Amino acid sequence: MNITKTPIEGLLIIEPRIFNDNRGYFFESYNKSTFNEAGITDEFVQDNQSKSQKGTLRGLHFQAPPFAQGKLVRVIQGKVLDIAVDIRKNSPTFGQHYSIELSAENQLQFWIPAGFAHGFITLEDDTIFTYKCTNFYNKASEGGIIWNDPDLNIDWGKIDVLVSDKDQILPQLKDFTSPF
Ligand SMILES: Cc1cn([C@H]2C[C@H](O)[C@@H](COP(=O)(O)OP(=O)(O)O[C@H]3O[C@H](C)C(=O)[C@H](O)[C@H]3O)O2)c(=O)[nH]c1=O
Repeated sequence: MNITKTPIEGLLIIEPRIFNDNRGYFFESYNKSTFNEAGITDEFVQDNQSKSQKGTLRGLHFQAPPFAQGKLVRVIQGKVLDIAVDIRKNSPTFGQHYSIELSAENQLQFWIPAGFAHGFITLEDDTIFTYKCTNFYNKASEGGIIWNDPDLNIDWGKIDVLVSDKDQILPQLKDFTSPF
């Protein structure tokens, strides 16, 4: 397993060790020991999975403390552009984002600790997105940032987006106080 840091402190890219043979491939998608050694020591308590058609944009979401979630995300079918926005008030990269392409082909995983708003846009039909969370779902603590917040200046690509009604009315970052 190869772990790479990003320009935003805390965000990590995980490249699993893949064993290919004439049957196909095998890799460990999570191993508490190797992830702990890499500095990802949080306990995971819930796994999520969603399937979306091309152009679906989910996010940008977070849960406020004490239900803040770290997320270990990956794509098992299709491809997404994944985005994490730093909303830690005292962070030197507050309001900045990191984007990464995750796909069933590149098998990359992306570690997003608590303190980030997270979202993705699917780049292929029938994309299956799966992720481990360090805290349970708590609807009352959900928050978010509107996907096209001009201050974030996120390049989601040149495809038509499908966004839920709930996500279309999320606030801009400047219009709320981050709980982190
Ligand atoms: C997140 C979640 C949702 N739900 C229920 C609530 C709704 O009735 C239904 C769909 O939820 P939602 O529209 O919030 O799903 P997404 O838009 O994919 O939300 C996720 O999108 C971005 C990318 C994230 O990072 C978060 O994990 C999460 O907010 O599933 C649950 O029962 N448990 C859960 O953990």
